[in-house]
Amino acid sequence: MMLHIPNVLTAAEVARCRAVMEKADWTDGRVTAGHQSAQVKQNLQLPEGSAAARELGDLVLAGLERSPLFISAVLPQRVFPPLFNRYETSMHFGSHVDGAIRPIPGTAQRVRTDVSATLFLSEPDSYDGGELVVEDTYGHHSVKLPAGDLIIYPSTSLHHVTPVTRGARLASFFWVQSMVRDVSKRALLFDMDTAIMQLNQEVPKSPSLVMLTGVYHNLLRQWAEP
Ligand SMILES: O=C(O)CCC(=O)C(=O)O
Ligand SMILES: [Fe+2]
Repeated sequence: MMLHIPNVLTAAEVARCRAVMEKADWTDGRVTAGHQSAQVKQNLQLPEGSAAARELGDLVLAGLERSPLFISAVLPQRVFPPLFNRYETSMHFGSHVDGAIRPIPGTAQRVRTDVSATLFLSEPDSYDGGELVVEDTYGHHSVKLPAGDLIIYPSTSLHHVTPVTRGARLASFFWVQSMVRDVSKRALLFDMDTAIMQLNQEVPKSPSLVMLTGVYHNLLRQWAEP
C-alpha cells in the first residue's frame, strides 16, 4: 500500500529543516547503503547521529506522532531515527530494495523494515527530476510531493530516485517496523479504521459502530506483535 500523508511538518518546521541543512556538513550517501544499493546510490546525507540529524529527526518523529493517518496506516512499532538526504544536479539513486533489517546505531535494537518513507523538504517547483519511483505489480508510481508531505510504501518494493536536472532535492527518509507485519492484513485494518472513522461522523450513535470497533480491536489483538 502506498499512501500520501499531507502536512506531516508545518511550513515553519520545513523552514527550520532547510535552514539547518543549509549550514550542515554532508557526507557521501553510500555510508548507510548495503552492497547492491551502494553501487547505484549517488547522493549526500547528513551524518547519522550528527547534531543536525538528531534535531531534525526529533521534529520528524513529533510530526509522525501527531498524524492519525500515519498511525492508522502503519501501526508503528519502532521507527528508525530519520535520515536526511540531498540530491544535487545529476545525482540520483538507482533501482534497489531497502535492506530488511537495520540496526539502530548506538543501541542493541534493530528495525525490521516493513514500511519505507520519504518526507519531502524541497518545494517541487524548486528542482526538476528527483521523482521517487516505486515499482509494484500495478506498474511504476512516480512521486513528487509538496514540502512537508510524506509518502509511505512497502519496503519490499523496488524503487529509485530519478536524476535531479535542476536545483537540489532535500528529503528525510526512514523505515518503520509495524506491529502488523503482513502488508495485506495491515491494509485491511487501515480500510476498516477509515470506514469506522467515517461512520463516526455519519451515524455516531449506531450500535453497529460499537460492534465494528470491537471487531477492529479484536483483529488487531490477533495480528499485532507489539
Ligand atoms: O530519497 C528518497 O526518496 C529515497 C531514498 C532511498 O530510497 C533510500 O535511501 O533507500
Ligand atoms: Fe531506498
